[in-house]
Amino acid sequence: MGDEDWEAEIIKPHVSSYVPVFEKDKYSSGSNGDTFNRTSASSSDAGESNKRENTPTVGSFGVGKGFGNRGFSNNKFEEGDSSGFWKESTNDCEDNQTRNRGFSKRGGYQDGNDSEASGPSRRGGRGSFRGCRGGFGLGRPSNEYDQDEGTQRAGSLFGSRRPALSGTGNGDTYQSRSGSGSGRGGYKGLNEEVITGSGKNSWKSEAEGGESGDIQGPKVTYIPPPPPEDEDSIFAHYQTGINFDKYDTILVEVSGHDAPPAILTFEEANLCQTLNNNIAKAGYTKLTPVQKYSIPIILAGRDLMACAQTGSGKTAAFLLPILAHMMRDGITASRFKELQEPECIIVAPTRELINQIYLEARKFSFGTCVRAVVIYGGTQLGHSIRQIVQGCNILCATPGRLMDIIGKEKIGLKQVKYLVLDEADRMLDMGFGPEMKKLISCPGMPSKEQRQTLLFSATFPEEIQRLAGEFLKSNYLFVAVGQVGGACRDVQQTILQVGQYSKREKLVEILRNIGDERTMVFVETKKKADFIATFLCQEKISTTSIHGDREQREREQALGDFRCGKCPVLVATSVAARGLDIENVQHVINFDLPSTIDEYVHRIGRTGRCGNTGRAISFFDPESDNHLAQPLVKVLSDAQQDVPAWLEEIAFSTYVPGFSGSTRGNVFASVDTRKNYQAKSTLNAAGFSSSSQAPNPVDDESWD
Ligand SMILES: Nc1ncnc2c1ncn2[C@@H]1O[C@H](COP(=O)(O)OP(=O)(O)OP(=O)(O)O)[C@@H](O)[C@H]1O
Repeated sequence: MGDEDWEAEIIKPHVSSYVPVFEKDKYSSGSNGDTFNRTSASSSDAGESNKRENTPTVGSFGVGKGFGNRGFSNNKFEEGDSSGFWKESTNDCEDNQTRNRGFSKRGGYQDGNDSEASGPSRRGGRGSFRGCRGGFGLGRPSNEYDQDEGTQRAGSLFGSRRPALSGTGNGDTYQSRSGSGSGRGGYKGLNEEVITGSGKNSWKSEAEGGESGDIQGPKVTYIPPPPPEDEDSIFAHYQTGINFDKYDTILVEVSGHDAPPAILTFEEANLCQTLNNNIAKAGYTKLTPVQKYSIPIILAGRDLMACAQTGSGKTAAFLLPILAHMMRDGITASRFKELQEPECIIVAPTRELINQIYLEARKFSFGTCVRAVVIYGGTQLGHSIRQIVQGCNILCATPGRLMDIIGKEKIGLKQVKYLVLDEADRMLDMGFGPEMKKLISCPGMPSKEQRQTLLFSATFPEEIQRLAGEFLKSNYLFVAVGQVGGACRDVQQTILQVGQYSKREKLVEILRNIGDERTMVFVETKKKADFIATFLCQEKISTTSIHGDREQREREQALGDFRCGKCPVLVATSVAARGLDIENVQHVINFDLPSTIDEYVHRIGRTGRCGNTGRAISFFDPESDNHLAQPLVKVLSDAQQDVPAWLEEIAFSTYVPGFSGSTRGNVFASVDTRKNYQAKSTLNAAGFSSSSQAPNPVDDESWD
């Protein structure tokens, strides 16, 4: 069944009067049976505008006949439908969401009381559709701190696909504020943050165009609650698993010239006492392979591209040496400076991931003078700026928000010594690559010769490795722990052949067997995420969902409910595929397989982390997934998993000579793409050489 069919299914019987568990807590029945009044999920330090958003009486939700909180109101749906909602929805792939989701399909509440929101409702109304921009309210924010992402204002200027849509029926208005940002149209970044497609050319004008352009949309006012300050919470961690020591047996390949030797213990890293204390408090006693190799390389001031399996400690591998250097060299930015000039910028593709990295940075910098700050889309821009002006040495950011802040000249780049791209293959691909290029060519940004650039991921397709040359010094080192792009061996992978029409039944059967164990269920589209989450709730399986059409507040709530076990099932799109480190996720179910094998590897890597074991079950639909058969066979066999005979048959029958195994890049790339040209050594993670030097390399120049 294709997307079309899903849509048909969604429209018909399941759009009932059902309120999913994941929203029950947040909305209480309103004055008429058809509406829900929004209750506040306020943060303690909410500013003026946030208070407005938290006003408990705003908005009517189409829940009576609706679908979750998303405005899948029966009657509205049909009305919206004729306006092209469903046509829009056929492209409703998470990868295409970014900030273009202006008129999201969420059950927008009527925000008539909101004086600031330029009159009409600030949320996508019922029957509204996603992706529209333009036609926003034009009221200017009272001050720049209140402004939000430029993405919300530039809509109709830049690549707007549709004019503003006024929803029909019920007097609802459909001008959306779409929390996490709409507007800055054109080029859609994958998963999360934005790529502007503006016709403007310079980095600055684009950012400004987004921020301060004449056409303004409603503001995002969400201020995330501050993280807990007590030491126990800061250092809370989960235990390493029974397979943690097995990491030592994984082969590690280091390529490039003059790589410093690996270290075997934290002591060998010679970190300062405060860092060592923090490492101990975090429960780290032993280095993981990627840490053994990356820490000395970064301490030696070298650029690095590091590839290691999911859940194997890449975050600490870059944070610890950067912090060590910052402690050694001293820092310049302080809260007393007017212009904050961070020494380190870390970017990651999703909001939840960058927040997680920030929390790690805060943990390891605890008790030091280094201050980490996080900024990401879907939150009030003024809040981001206020965080920065209080002092910012390590800036953790999603690309869109980062470019907005740079465009507004709220940070200076001159002091940047470390630039880290986590999930680097994702950050350099078509979605974020252009934004990253803009970042490195921003005025003031030190050239690659003057900064240290660090790229980390569990997957590195060859073509992305080649693109990375632009970011890295030519003598960068490449560390590959195990097979590049390989799946974590601690995840037991099962592939089941399940046709579209049987998937739901199978899912329920599996979840009933699993019981209360934490499970992430991945689907391909945002719409389907809502649909499956609602369906599971109807089946009395406590479920929440995360995807790019949910407001940031909702996304964080969903993740929180999943983390604490309140909702043991999280239905997610690929927005949650990378990097998220959630304790006790024992199962990943690919209800839909992703379109690329790399995405598969990241998704299943949400379980089986840090030496713990996990299980991944994937529904393979021969109608739509045959292109993945070959790379799946490869990934399964590399990870020493059983390969079903039927899958091998499909792989064989779809065999294309010279096929590289992936729709985007070579899944079989096992090494540094430069490898034929340079010295390399292969060692196991304990640091012992298992092969000798390769022939002399050709000139470094040829790598670029
Ligand atoms: N040396 C260590 N000892 C104990 N725990 C560790 C160590 N290094 C990392 N961890 C923990 O392992 C978990 C996974 O680490 P991290 O999130 O950095 O993995 P990752 O390699 O970045 O994964 P992904 O590819 O999914 O992003 C985290 O909870 C982290 O605190």
